[in-house]
Amino acid sequence: MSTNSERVLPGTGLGAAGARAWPLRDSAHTRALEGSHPAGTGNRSLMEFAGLALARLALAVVPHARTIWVACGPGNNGGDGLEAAAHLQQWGKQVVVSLAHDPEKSSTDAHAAWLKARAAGVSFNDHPPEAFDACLDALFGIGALRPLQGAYADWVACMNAASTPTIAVDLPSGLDADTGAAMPMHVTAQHTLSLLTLKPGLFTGGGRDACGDIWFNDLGVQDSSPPQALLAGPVAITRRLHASHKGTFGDVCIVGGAPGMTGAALLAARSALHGGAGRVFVCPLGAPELTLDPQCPELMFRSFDDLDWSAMTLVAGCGGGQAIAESLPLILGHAKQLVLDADALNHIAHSPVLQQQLAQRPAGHTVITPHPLEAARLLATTAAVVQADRLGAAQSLAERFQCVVVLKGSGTVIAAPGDIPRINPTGNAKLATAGTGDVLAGLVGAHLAAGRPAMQAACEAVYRHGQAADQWQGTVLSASQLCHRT
Ligand SMILES: NC(=O)C1=CN([C@@H]2O[C@H](COP(=O)(O)OP(=O)(O)OC[C@H]3O[C@@H](n4cnc5c(N)ncnc54)[C@H](O)[C@@H]3O)[C@@H](O)[C@H]2O)[C@@H](O)CC1
Ligand SMILES: Nc1ncnc2c1ncn2[C@@H]1O[C@H](COP(=O)(O)OP(=O)(O)O)[C@@H](O)[C@H]1O
Ligand SMILES: [K+]
Repeated sequence: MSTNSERVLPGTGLGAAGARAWPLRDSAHTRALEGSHPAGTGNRSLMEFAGLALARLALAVVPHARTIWVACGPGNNGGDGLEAAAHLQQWGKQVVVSLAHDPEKSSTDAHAAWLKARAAGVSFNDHPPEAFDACLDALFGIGALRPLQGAYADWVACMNAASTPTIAVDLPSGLDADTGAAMPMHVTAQHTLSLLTLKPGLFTGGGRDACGDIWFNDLGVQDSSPPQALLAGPVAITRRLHASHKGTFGDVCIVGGAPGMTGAALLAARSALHGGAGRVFVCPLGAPELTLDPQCPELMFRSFDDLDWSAMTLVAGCGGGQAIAESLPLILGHAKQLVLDADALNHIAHSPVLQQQLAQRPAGHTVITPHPLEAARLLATTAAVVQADRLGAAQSLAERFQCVVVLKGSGTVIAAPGDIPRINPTGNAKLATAGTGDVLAGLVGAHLAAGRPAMQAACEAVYRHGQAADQWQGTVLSASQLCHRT
């Protein structure tokens, strides 16, 4: 087996992000994989490998911990914790295990792990130790079924209140492995070791906050089957050929900026320019008198009716207000390549005719960039429902509207009809400020204009946008500065 666990993503969201396109597999697939490798590799069970990997990670990340509390649940997640407990005790740690179930009723592997922990001299206690230097959360993994109550809830509260680090076994207890939805009572860990497979829920929704640093150990099981999702990998640097000109990198036209919202259109336009577009035009719907952006004089201002945008990449909706509504039938019908954001999406959500037009656009030329509430309006549901299954919501939108979907938020999901959805690993809450979505829309436009296929354009733009936030110096980020850093 690969004895070393690999760090996939730092919990802070700052610094280097996932260096490759990791395959992500849901709990149904993980269970099937477990079933096909019941004995692990060699003579050891998967649980034995898992326990060893956990104990080694604990030693690596909390080397000076003396007392380690291992909170074990009734299933195999608890069994992994017991295996780890036995190793850590044998390596000289003082290990205290808490159980709230009858170990005689455990699975064969978990029962064997309990016997090993007892033989190793681990202490058992119904309550957490008074003081501990680290904790293993081995309560629930992919089998968590219902909200945590009683002793389990008390133990989670104790872990979360402690100033010492928690290492979550497989996933933080109370987090949904497939969706990243967190139960009201869930563990907030400093490290999470995902076992056998990397689960998508670790990377989106509540996952990033619950997991801390994300580590992976495949327990020696190779899996080449198609994943349910992929972590988006870094953007390859593309060399600009000497023999190129501004036409090579495409024209972007921003249509938006209703009265009082002109800034949104300017942010998208500046972002498209700094994102590499050859030429950028702005059609400010609410400010026809605007002819210059003094801070970005490269931008060209036109009236939407006078501009021949048929061969351009259109970015529509940024600050569009009501004004964008009347242009949408034309835009949906004739734009060669199109990014739809904000109010363009809100109008489409209210119009079955526009929805049909969107779904009938030629394949591979359209990207929509909803935040969860805009996605909810398009799906005629609530933002809470979208957030409860971000991968599912993004895929539904992609299938329904036959376009690439960028569902924004922590762990942005990028989906396309018939394709494996991607989860973006870059970005952090510094982006939670007005205008950063406009910057993203402009950047997607620049990548489309450069000739990238829509899915690639969306993935690259989202990655770069988040990476700029991860590399941001200082605590406060502003959208106008972000335009220059992507
Ligand atoms: N068996 C194996 O070969 C392997 C197992 N692994 C571990 O096993 C885990 C999955 O094991 P299980 O399928 O046993 O699932 P879990 O250990 O996550 O939990 C399932 C058990 O908890 C109970 N339960 C669920 N929610 C509860 C709640 N709110 N309150 C009280 N009890 C509750 C269920 O009735 C069931 O008994 C993985 O997450 C992973 O940690 C992995 O290490 C890979 C290998
Ligand atoms: N907590 C967060 N973590 C990661 N990314 C975030 C977070 N909050 C916002 N973002 C990103 O910032 C951008 C905000 O877009 P949006 O909500 O449309 O804002 P606006 O309309 O004000 O520009 C999106 O790219 C989103 O993914
Ligand atoms: K756990």
